[in-house]
Amino acid sequence: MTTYHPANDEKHQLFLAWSRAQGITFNKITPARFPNAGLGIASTEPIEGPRRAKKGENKNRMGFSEGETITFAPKAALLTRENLKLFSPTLGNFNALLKELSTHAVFAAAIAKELKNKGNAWRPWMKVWPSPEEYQDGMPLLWNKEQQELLPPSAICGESAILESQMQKFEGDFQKVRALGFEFSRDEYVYAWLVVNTRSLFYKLDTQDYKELSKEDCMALCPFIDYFNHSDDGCKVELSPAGYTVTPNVDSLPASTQLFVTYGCHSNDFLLCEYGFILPTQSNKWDEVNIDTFILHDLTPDQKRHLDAEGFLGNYIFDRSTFCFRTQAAVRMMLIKDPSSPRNKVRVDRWQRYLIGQEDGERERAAVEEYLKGLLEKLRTRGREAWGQADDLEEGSVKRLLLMRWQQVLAMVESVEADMKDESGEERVGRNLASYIM
Ligand SMILES: C[S@@+](CCC(N)C(=O)[O-])C[C@H]1O[C@@H](n2cnc3c(N)ncnc32)[C@H](O)[C@@H]1O
Repeated sequence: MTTYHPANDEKHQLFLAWSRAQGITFNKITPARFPNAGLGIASTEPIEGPRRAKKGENKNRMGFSEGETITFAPKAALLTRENLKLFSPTLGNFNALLKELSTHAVFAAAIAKELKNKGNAWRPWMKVWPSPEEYQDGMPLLWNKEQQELLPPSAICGESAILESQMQKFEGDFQKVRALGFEFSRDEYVYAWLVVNTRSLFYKLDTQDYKELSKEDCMALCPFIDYFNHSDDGCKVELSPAGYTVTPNVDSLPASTQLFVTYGCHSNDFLLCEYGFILPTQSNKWDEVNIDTFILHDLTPDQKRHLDAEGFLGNYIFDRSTFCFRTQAAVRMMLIKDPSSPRNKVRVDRWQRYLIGQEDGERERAAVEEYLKGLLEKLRTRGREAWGQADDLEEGSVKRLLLMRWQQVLAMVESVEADMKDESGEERVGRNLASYIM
């Protein structure tokens, strides 16, 4: 059982009534407030999930009944590319806007405009969205430079870092929207842009228009279903030609628990930058630490070319127990000082055989481990420094999020390091890095 308080204040009551009027159905659940997780959805009664179907019952190909429908939201209630005209009738030339801007940018423009329109038909929905102040506390995009610089490297180091890419995307959208004559202030537009960022679902119809769109442009905002918080293993959300349906992903959901959906397989750094929260490490099976910034820095252009040619350039990570295979590939390439030199052909061939599993890589193992231990040490030093600086910040959620995230990263450094030791507790010995590189 989870402690929660039903969110039954006026704006939520009005929104529930509005939802019913739009044909949105919700059964045995209520919007509720949870300690440390804000607003979400709680079950008020047990809910039956999929089970082996009895004779005569509707069943799927596996012979299972679907389970109870927790929520259904019809297409007409969604903010989609098709419904844009209904949502914001005076936005402008819809075809041109949808052609020139990303879906994210157009939805944000429509929302920024309609937030000022007291007669908007979707107003009861907009009223239950978080306030700008709530975004300020949680979303790193809105933090000041000093606070942003205390985020882990995967959020801020390099062009592909999560926050860096998000900032570029926002700036690009904002500039384009302004160039098209919209006179939103940065504050107005960033709020609407974050609403889209944190509340959209993947949405793709089986139409030619959608076939031509990039995956990033296939999105919709869905009233009521956007009340569900994220977990790495949540209820099932399915899109049909009629709309979105949420059903249980397990045999049964007990009463008085928080129900979740899954926003994707995301690390905590990603969740923090894109959604403004993190999960406890043990509750996020997708948590990992990206170490591109360290590894890319240590590779020569020639080594990078070799890695790129094999599809192994970038996206190096470790999780609670180990480094990924891509990291192994990169560090093993690092050991070949001049891979294009004919005298290193044998070593490059051996490296390629390692990539396809024809070499066990034992010969280089100790040198690789030495490098990786050095890398963990660098991350630990950065983590302790950032932790100390975050601890000096004013009390509040920025400080809480930064301390919590660094604590998790430092614990992952410890745990992966422990796994690199022999069962006896001794570190493995072998040829060291310096003697290996040639
Ligand atoms: C689609 S809304 C989910 C419902 C909701 N909390 C709301 O604001 O209406 C997404 C936002 O909810 C919050 N959130 C989602 N999952 C969470 C979780 N497991 N723990 C804490 N906050 C969460 C984050 O602020 C995120 O940006």
